[in-house]
Formats: sequence, C-alpha cells, structure tokens
Amino acid sequence: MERTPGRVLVIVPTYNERENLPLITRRLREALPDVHLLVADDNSPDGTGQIADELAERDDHVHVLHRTSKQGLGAAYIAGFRWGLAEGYDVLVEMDADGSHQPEELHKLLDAVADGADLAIGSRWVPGGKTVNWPASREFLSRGANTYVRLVLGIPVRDATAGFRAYRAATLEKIELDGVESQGYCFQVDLTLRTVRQGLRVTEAPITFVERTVGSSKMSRKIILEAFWRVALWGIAGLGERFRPRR
Ligand SMILES: Nc1nc2c(ncn2[C@@H]2O[C@H](COP(=O)(O)OP(=O)(O)O[C@H]3O[C@H](CO)[C@@H](O)[C@H](O)[C@@H]3O)[C@@H](O)[C@H]2O)c(=O)[nH]1
Repeated sequence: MERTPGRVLVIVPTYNERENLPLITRRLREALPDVHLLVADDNSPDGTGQIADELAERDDHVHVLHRTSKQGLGAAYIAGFRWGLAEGYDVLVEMDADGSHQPEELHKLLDAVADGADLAIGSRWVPGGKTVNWPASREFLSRGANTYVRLVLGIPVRDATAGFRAYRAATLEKIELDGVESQGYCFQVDLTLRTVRQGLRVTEAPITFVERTVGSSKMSRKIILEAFWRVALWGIAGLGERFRPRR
C-alpha cells in the first residue's frame, strides 16, 4: 500500500532538458498522482523554461521557477527549497530531469521518510543499488568521491553525492540553508554533512540509476575541483572542532 508522509514537492532543476522534461513529468504524474513538481530552470537556451510553462498551464500540480542565469545545481535547489517551504510542503524531493532517477522508485524514499528518516537518499552504493549504462569512468569517479568523503568527513553514508533524495521540511529548516555556498554536485555532500551534524536520521534506500539517453551531463572539471577542495576544508574544520581545547 502506498504511504505518503504529507504534501510532497519534487524539485527538478533544469538546464537544457527540453526533450527530457515532458517525459519525466508524465512518468512522475503517473507514478505518484498526488505529488507536486517544481521545475527550477536557469534560463536554458534551448527553451526548457517555455516547455515547463506549457506543462504548468495544463496541470495544476506543475509549477515553474524561472531563474535568470546558470548558477549551478546547488543554487537552483536552494531556490526550490525556499519556494517549497514557503508554500508549506512537508517533504521536498530532489530529482534529475533526465530519467537517471526513476519516478517509479520515489515511493521508496517517501516510505523511508514515513518510517522516520529526516533525509532519505536513493543510493547506488548500498546492497541492492545499481547503475545502468553508466560509463566506467563515471562509476569510478562516483565511488572514488564517496570513499574520499567517508575518509575525510567520517560520515556513515555510502552515496553522499547522490542527487535523488527526500528531505523532511523540518530538516531543511534546521540545516541553515543561508550558509550553503556549494554550487555544483558537492552541494549534495554539503547537505548530507549538515543533516548528519544536526544529529538527524539519514536512511539510504537502494535505487537503480539509469544513464540518460537524451541531452548531456553538466559534469565539469570545475565541479570536480569544487567538490575536492570544499570537502577538504570541511574535513579540516571538523578536525579543528574535535581538537579544540574544552574549558
Ligand atoms: N537549474 C540548473 N539545473 C542544472 C544545472 N546543472 C545541472 N542541472 C540539472 O541537474 C540535473 C542533474 O544534472 P546532470 O548534469 O544530468 O547530472 P549527472 O552528471 O547525471 O550527475 C548526477 O550524478 C551526480 C553524481 O552522483 C549527482 O551529484 C547529481 O546530482 C546527478 O544526480 C539535470 O536535471 C540538469 O539539467 C544548473 O546549473 N542549473
């Protein structure tokens, strides 16, 4: 039986996803008809924003946030979270537009939240999780990045870079979104770390990540470097906290 932990908003950040957006919208609406969708578009040159507007005109469960320029995944999600919190949603979900994250698996994350998780992560690297058609280089990078994160930050999460996740609204309210500066994919690690450090409950549910067949990844060297230096700095800051003399 389907269980929902309240009003759910799925936030989909988009940059040049005109072909993917109608398909992912249809799949989500069919899989979970009650959930709402917010498209956070960074003024995509390919007209994704206009496609989103057309979808929203036909369906009152679809909403659009138009942003002025490409400012990274993290900034788009923060804007989406703020919109969702102001509108009173109980659960805010992150999901890619390109079909890598399957709407048909979203119920696993919502079940985990209904069972008490403050953050439920759709994980490729727990038993039962997997990837389909992902190039070996991307798998190597993702596994390496997660090992680096675990070693440097010591957080007990197998897939801290995963982008399919469900947050309780209360979690986002506690983790001080104002202080988040990460722009690229390390945004995912940043929010995981903040959630863990608040003593909140993080659950990983196994998912199948399917490599996109249309459009292209926005992964770049800049995104990898940002993740590398930010994680190192968070690790050093954490060590400083641990060894600070107590008075
Ligand atoms: N608005 C906005 N959207 C963006 C931006 N950059 C990427 N996106 C959107 O964010 C989603 C994910 O981007 P991809 O470029 O397709 O990601 P990926 O390489 O497949 O990376 C996936 O794996 C990463 C590593 O595990 C994850 O960290 C990431 O979230 C994602 O799931 C897509 O819907 C894409 O359009 C941006 O600057 N602005």
